[in-house]
Amino acid sequence: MLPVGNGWVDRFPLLRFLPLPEVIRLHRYHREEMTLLRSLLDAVRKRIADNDAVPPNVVTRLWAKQQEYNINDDELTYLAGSMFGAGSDTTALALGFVMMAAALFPVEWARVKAQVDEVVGHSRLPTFEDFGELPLVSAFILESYRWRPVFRIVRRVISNGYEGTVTLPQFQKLTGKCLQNGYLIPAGTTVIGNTWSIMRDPESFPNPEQFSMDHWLGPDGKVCDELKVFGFGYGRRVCPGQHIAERSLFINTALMSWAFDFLEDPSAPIDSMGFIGGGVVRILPYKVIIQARQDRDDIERLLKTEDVPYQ
Ligand code: HEM
Repeated sequence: MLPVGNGWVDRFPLLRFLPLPEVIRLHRYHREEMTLLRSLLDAVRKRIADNDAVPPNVVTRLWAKQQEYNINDDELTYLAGSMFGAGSDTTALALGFVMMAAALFPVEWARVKAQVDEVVGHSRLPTFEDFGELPLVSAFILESYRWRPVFRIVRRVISNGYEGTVTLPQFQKLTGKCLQNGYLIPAGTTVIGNTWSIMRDPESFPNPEQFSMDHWLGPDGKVCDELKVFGFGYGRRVCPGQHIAERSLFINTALMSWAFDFLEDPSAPIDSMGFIGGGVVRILPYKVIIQARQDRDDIERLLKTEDVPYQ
């Protein structure tokens, strides 16, 4: 554990509970990020001081609640910044897989386009209001998450609540803890939640290697909410940005299906397994041909004139 008085730890009191090497790693990793975040926060402060209209957002809310939450300026900066850090790569990556799937599974993409054309038509853009009427957009996104999950979950067990050697029933009696499927996971163990495998469980997703929106659709054609999406994690550290991500994915996919076709270039076949792992997967560059489905001038005119949040 760290001695009290370390400058960095003073600014982030919670770091006292982490082992020293971990703190040093975090410190190095986040030093540049923090400098950038602080300058961004200063820019927002300046705009507020200059009486610029700053719409309510996560930073203004955190400022309003800073005393109540008992967080210092650096913690506030980090909290606000982590939303951007955790939210941008992941959402961009998920959209990257949606586009890839659109090119590789044109029959499924055609179903999405047909529904968007029927519900939205060509004289306006899709909006959030269309959500309930466009289950195929949601199903396509969910199937893309399932087909190529963007995250794997890694956990390290810090303590199992008992230091000695005990049998499983003794442990349960001593700690009253309910163990995962009867497994006692020793302290220090790294556990990897295999989202890839969970999303290919044939009991939940028959024919799991096939990309099919029907994995998510009930008999009434609506998205079936019995099935869980594990792409956002589980347990106490589950993604707090899930609802923003879902909305963002929805509106972007609806717009893309309204506006574009994505075609695989026969001279540059897509390698759909072309990614490398980490916590968040990195997708390798791939090529798609994007063809406009609407008149370009109409798209520009609608984007300029419609009262939509994506201008
Ligand atoms: C498609 C988009 C996204 C995916 C697939 C995704 C996935 C995940 C996953 C799997 C975790 C859990 C990691 C773990 O258990 O260790 C996570 C954590 C997190 N996500 Fe997301 N996320 C997405 C978008 C977003 C957005 C838009 C935001 C913020 C606006 C966000 C903020 C966060 C934060 C702050 C954490 C850390 C939570 C914690 O450690 O307690 N994410 N995300």
